[in-house]
Amino acid sequence: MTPMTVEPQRTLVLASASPARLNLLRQAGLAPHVIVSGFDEDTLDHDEPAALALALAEAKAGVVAGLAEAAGALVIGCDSVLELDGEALGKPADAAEATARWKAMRGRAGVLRTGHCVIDTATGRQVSATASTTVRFGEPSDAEVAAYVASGEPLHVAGAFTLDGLSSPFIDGIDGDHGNVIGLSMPLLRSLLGELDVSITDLWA
Ligand SMILES: Nc1nc2c(ncn2[C@H]2C[C@H](O)[C@@H](COP(=O)(O)OP(=O)(O)OP(=O)(O)O)O2)c(=O)[nH]1
Repeated sequence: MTPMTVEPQRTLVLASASPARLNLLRQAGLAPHVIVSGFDEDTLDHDEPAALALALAEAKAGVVAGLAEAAGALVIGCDSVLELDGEALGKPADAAEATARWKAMRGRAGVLRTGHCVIDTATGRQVSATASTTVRFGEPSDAEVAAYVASGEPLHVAGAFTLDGLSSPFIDGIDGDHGNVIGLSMPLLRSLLGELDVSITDLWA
């Protein structure tokens, strides 16, 4: 019996260049259009990492929601930072910083904060929240850190690590939603869509 094809009841736009976020949405049965916001993240600052992630998510979603090509769509913006010692750590600037980050975080725990913002351009309503996941780092040796940094991966990801990539052997465990670490929390997205009176199952493609 061929599976029944369903049409999503609303157009979904992901305001992010992140392949990880797009993959999370697709794996959950959604088929967002991608419109990268291009927002300059250096223009915003907040003392609290969670507040910074939220403000950046709202800024990215806001830029895209204002575009004609997003008219009528539900727009999702996200931003992830690793909180360690009260600091918000995004993507490392270079290999030296990625190495220093790993030597500081190995054997310790940090909190991956991802801000989420959903804007319904049909009504102008906006909802946002930050999800947090504790990440317990293993103790990679200096040689393992050097090899990981040399792979280039840490330079492209917030916190200089991936849960589902090359550094997965160096993550001892997490407390909280794993998708949130990768870049988007699906249970939080479901809750935010619910606040906009949208059921996530209505968005299945
Ligand atoms: N696959 C994977 N990616 C991760 C992980 N942790 C962080 N990332 C990626 C997801 C995002 O692409 C990036 C977080 O940086 P941002 O929140 O600034 O997003 P990005 O600059 O990639 O795109 P955007 O600003 O949303 O257009 O790091 C992980 O554990 N696994």
